[in-house]
Amino acid sequence: MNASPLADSLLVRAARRQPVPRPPVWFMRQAGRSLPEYRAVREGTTMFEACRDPELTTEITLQPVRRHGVDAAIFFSDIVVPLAAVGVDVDLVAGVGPVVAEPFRTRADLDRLPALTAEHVPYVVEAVRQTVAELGDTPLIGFAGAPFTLASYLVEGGPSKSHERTKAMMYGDPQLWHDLCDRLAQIAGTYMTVQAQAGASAVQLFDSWVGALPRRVYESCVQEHSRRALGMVAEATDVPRIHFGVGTGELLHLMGEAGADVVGVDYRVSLLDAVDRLGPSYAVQGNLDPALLFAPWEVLEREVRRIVDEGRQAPGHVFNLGHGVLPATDPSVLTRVVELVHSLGQ
Ligand SMILES: Cc1c2[nH]c(c1CCC(=O)O)Cc1[nH]c(c(CCC(=O)O)c1C)Cc1[nH]c(c(CCC(=O)O)c1C)Cc1[nH]c(c(C)c1CCC(=O)O)C2
Repeated sequence: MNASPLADSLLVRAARRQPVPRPPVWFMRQAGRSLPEYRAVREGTTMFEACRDPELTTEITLQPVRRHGVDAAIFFSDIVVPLAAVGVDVDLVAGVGPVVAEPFRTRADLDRLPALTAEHVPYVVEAVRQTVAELGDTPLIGFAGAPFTLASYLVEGGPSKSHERTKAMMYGDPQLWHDLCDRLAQIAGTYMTVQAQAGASAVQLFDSWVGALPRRVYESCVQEHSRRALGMVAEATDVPRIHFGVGTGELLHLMGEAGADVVGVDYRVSLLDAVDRLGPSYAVQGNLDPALLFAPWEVLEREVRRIVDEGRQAPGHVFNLGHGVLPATDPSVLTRVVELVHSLGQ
């Protein structure tokens, strides 16, 4: 069991529901197209080239920490990096997202999904080590895509709003669905564990699209697989686990039960309602609407203060957006939000 590094950081303390003078703040997608320095270093490099280059990965991960002074870094990678590492033919198309050359539809397709080991991702181990060394006192969050969200990309072949082929497999061939998710759980669990063992202080499991499912189906088709992925991290390390999805108001408690310390809340549900649904055993993360970063400062300031106030009613609160930073966001507004949260100590 690896002890959690930076156990006294605000992030780890808030995640463990220990008292903190103010909430830690970081932003999903804080490293990315909203930053001119990101666009500059990415010029002429594909997303996968950047993800497989430890120097570049380290630089991109550090950029938002330097610029905004956020209380945590998130490792620069993508949820499909471990799928590509085991041999899946997947591309990251700018402005679109992951595109899978041959979508997964039959049992024979499982042969294209071998188990992930640390040897598949040496550049991740190297980049996490370098990043952690350069971050000093700022914790690094490792992450993976959850089985449902990864399965959706594999089965649909790309981004989908309706997830029709994914649901067709889930309802029509449950055994194949469970076998696919079992492999994806191993991949997600290993990917997070590798990052934690290389020095990440926390991990986040992104089940971005699972809000497309009713509670009953989450329970019977998804929860056990996310539980396995999070359980692999818990067995190997004691880093806190964050579990996030979009449109998951109905699923929050089940996502906590799947093995989270912190449940991510999107902007559709108030933190007070989230705490009601979750009870005392979980910290919450969120939940400023990323679109509000385009609103006048007075409006934004009021919302940030409201969220920090609501977070004080939670057993633990990590300030974040309700989903990722939009590419057109003015980065100086993000810096100002960080300064405001930092000024709101008790
Ligand atoms: C669903 C999902 C994906 N990837 C991810 C998720 C879960 C988070 C969420 O719900 O938003 C996770 C992800 N992807 C990326 C990060 C890195 C770090 C960070 O959050 O700052 C993280 C945490 C980098 C990236 N991943 C991607 C980019 C953009 C590609 C580029 O800059 O060339 C980045 C910075 C590509 C990608 N990959 C994916 C999408 C939807 C896209 C965007 C497509 C686009 O609009 O161009 C799949």
